Amino acid sequence: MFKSEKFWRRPGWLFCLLLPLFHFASVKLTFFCAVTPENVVVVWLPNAVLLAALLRFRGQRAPLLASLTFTSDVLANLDAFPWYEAVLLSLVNLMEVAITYLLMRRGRVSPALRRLRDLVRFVMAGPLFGALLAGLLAALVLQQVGGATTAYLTLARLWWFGDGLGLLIYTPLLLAFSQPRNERLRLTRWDDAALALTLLLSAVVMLAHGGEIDGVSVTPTLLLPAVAVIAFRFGTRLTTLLVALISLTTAMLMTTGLKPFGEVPIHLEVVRAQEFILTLCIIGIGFAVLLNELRTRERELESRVRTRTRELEQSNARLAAISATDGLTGIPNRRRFDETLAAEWGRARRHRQPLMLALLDVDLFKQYNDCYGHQAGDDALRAVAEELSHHCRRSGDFAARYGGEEFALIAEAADEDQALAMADQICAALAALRIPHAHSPSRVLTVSIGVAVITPEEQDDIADLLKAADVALYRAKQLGRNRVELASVREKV
Ligand SMILES: Nc1nc2c(ncn2[C@@H]2O[C@H](COP(=O)(O)OP(=O)(O)OP(=O)(O)O)[C@@H](O)[C@H]2O)c(=O)[nH]1
Repeated sequence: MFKSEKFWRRPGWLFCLLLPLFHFASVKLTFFCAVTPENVVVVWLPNAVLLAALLRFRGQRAPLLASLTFTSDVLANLDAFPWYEAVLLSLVNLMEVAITYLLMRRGRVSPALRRLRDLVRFVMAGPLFGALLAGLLAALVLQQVGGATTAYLTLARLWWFGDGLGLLIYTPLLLAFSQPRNERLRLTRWDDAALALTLLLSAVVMLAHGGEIDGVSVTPTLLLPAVAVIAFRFGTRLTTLLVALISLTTAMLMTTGLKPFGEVPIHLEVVRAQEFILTLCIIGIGFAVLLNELRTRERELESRVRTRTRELEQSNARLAAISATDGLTGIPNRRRFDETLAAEWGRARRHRQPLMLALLDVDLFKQYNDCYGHQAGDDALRAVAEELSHHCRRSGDFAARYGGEEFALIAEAADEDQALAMADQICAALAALRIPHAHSPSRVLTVSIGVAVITPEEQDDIADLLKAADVALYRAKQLGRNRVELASVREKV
């Protein structure tokens, strides 16, 4: 039932039915641990039940939840007080929770109580302020209406501490178990051993009734370091549960007439018990919340670092792409051409495959620029680059702007004939673009291409291939332009 998040979104009818029952049981349980003649208790649990419910549901149906717990408070108190006193004391309890809740809302305290800052604000609003106000009023009611004989300040302090501790112990406990878990614990066998040892120690303290065994002191104080270890390793849920159990057990030990805190008058004994429980809370709950916050921050930091690293990698990749691209034509630039040629050279040598390199130069481009303007010259270069890219559809094909009005093409070719055919195709395709060029013999923009093919061997040099293609290109220019010339690398260099 509690696993369903839907159930927990609003306080539904089932919750409204269970709340007063749970609250009633908590009053009875607390009275079971009552220790003073005026029914002042070491730890008052029930106010935390309403406060946790208000926080858990962000104040939804607050008047209904408050009325339900007020009624159960009055009914449960009737055994110990006359009805009018029970009503007044229940009103004091209600006021304490309402003030605490409103102060926490005003202070923007996150109801999850998972950060130390929220815990500190909660302590100031509830255990320190709300419970103090309730203590002062309740002591007045107990004396003036109930006729209590204990000194006013003593009564007020006992009530304050009892209520304050109740809020401090049980509110985080109820909230920790009524909300989705946010801690990821990595437990080892040593943790299990530490937990077993703590439980054993608690049993020994209980069996010894907080006194001594064979002269060895086994007071509840012994449990403090053990709780610190549990808080360190087991997170808020288990720690708040352990703190609550130890507090309850300590209070119950005192009702049996035993003296876990030594032979002292009853009021002093209650104060000692409260001091012990306060220390237990600070060490246990404070430590667990602090560590949970640190772990959460660490996780957030790690995830932020991961996101930043991803962004950095993406922008590095973008930068690398930009630095390898020619700004005018959008095809790879000279730097990328050099890298690709070196890589393809190595691959062709390893696999003993022929490698084709073609160098293209736009014919009479100076005249074109002079005639149509530099802007039109840029457009023509873009058109040449685009057409060239269309001819590089196979996986091994690669076209780049070599510089100025020169382009380069790297491709896998079975032999020189195939390379020549490919270059002829490109040459014809570029002429077919029919970009007007008044100073060209064919009246359209054309290119000359020098082609070189090589199956690289150990002694060959990449520069020889480039030189051969360049020589072939020069020859194409000499022989009238708008044509392809083939260089045989080893013969002609
Ligand atoms: N519009 C434009 N022109 C460029 C660019 N890069 C180089 N050029 C021009 O290209 C022309 C190249 O001229 P030349 O090297 O004399 O060669 P050509 O006129 O093409 O003659 P041949 O190569 O012998 O056919 C120069 O006028 C350069 O200014 C560019 O990015 N944009």
